[in-house]
Amino acid sequence: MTLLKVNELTKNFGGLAAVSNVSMELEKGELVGLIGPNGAGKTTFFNLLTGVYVPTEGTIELDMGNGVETLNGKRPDYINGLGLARTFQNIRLFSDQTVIDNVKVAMDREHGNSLVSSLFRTKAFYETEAQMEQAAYDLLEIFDLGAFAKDKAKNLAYGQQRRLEIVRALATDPKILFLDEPAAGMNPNETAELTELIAQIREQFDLTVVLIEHDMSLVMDICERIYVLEYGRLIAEGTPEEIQSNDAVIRAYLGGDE
Ligand SMILES: Nc1ncnc2c1ncn2[C@@H]1O[C@H](COP(=O)(O)OP(=O)(O)OP(=O)(O)O)[C@@H](O)[C@H]1O
Repeated sequence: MTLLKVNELTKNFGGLAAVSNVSMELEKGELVGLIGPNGAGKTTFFNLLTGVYVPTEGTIELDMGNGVETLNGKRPDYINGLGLARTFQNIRLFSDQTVIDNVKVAMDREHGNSLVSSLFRTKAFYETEAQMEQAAYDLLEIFDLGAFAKDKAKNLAYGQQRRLEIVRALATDPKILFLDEPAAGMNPNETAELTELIAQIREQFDLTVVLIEHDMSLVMDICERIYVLEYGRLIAEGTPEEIQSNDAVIRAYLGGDE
């Protein structure tokens, strides 16, 4: 089942085409990688899909089984309410709040969209504060953060903060999760653990995942399909094996600054 259909998407910033004519189809349950040299347009593409930017041209169509909805021009919180969640390249936590409060705030935002949620989704609502607290704690435990629930977010180690970002995205109960460089700044051990965790949560939460990542071992390890951008254009799409032997991709990386 195709959840998301992106048709010839373009985003211009003045004279610069940050994303140019890019199409993508996302099947339910897939784990897809989005790679490309610095400045290729990967984050801009995420920003278009999640409502941060309005496309200059092209369409984004979502079908969660209730018919097709066009996401162009919709607000980020509305799109989040439809089941699309993301993390950011730069960590965006409430650093002076506790770890568990960071998660509960994300759940609350979901409550703010309860009308949308009840119309489009089957969601377990948290009737009481205690239930919400327990659900937040359970999520933290999956990411080995339960023991730090009452600590301030800023006191977590860097790799833990990145994991907390993913917990916050999951707290909004997404169907599609967009991860923007989840392993950035992690050491090889942390990256290996995260790789396993991403595969695990995909199964556990029945997710479809798209990830931007510069760590090629992570991408090649877990992604079933990979899209490659260069200068805003899609230069290749295929399995990890196909991408590794694709001439245009090899040229882009050898000629680039990676
Ligand atoms: N808001 C903006 N205004 C103007 N130009 C922008 C804006 N956002 C991105 N760009 C430009 O668009 C191009 C694509 O940037 P983008 O951040 O999407 O690339 P990226 O592939 O995510 O790069 P990286 O791997 O370095 O994060 C770059 O040339 C960037 O400078």
